[in-house]
Amino acid sequence: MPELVFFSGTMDCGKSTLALQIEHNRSARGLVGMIFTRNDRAGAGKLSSRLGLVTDAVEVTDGMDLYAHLVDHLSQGGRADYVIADEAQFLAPEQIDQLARVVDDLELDVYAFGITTDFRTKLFPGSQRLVELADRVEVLQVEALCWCGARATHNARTVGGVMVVEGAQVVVGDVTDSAEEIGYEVLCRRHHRRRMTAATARAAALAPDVLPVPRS
Ligand SMILES: Nc1ncnc2c1ncn2[C@@H]1O[C@H](COP(=O)(O)OP(=O)(O)O)[C@@H](O)[C@H]1O
Ligand SMILES: Cc1cn([C@H]2C[C@H](O)[C@@H](COP(=O)(O)O)O2)c(=O)[nH]c1=O
Repeated sequence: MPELVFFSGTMDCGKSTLALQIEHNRSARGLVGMIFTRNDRAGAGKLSSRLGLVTDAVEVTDGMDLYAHLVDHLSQGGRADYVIADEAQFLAPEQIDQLARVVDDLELDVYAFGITTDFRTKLFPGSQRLVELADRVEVLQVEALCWCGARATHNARTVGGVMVVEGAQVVVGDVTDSAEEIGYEVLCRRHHRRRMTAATARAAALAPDVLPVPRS
């Protein structure tokens, strides 16, 4: 039975890498995938992983009907044996419904990849719909780690190096972005709640009141 599978995790846990591996393994056996993405850091129409791999993809836009796109493609003689949707958190709920219809009516497997929650710990609408509709939700096995060593479960946004909890839900960026601009850091829940990033923790450890008292 074809399935709608949602592979979810924090930023930087290997979702796009897994998407590219699934694509590689299937295309090595002669299968052809339809690859959707939206707002990949590598630019429009690209699906990229931090390991350096990248492939072409169809850039999803506002109002695009993903089911109709596949039906058009197939009716024009194109081939699609399965579907990959990366950065699925950026898809509209209706587009997730269209992906579910692709599974049920076109009988194709759909593999969706995305972060579940935003920097405020709130569900992205697309991810919420995936949790509601997916046949399976898979949490990635490679753990992204908080600076304290615990499993990272949440995404923090920093502006000028300071963690923020207000702002636009969508701002494309990376965990390696510099302290001057908008960046992201993955944290465990405890440190997300305490707004404690790696930089804040370092600064606290160096604060004078925790330094050894000098002997005079
Ligand atoms: N230099 C590196 N060497 C080995 N693994 C790396 C390196 N850089 C990144 N990675 C791996 O790639 C993962 C990020 O992969 P990516 O697919 O871009 O993540 P996601 O799509 O979930 O944001 C990291 O968690 C790490 O496991
Ligand atoms: C937490 C959070 C993230 N984003 C953006 C930042 C990145 O461009 C993507 C996630 O990509 P990744 O491959 O999973 O690292 O999402 C955002 O727009 N809003 C957020 O709250």
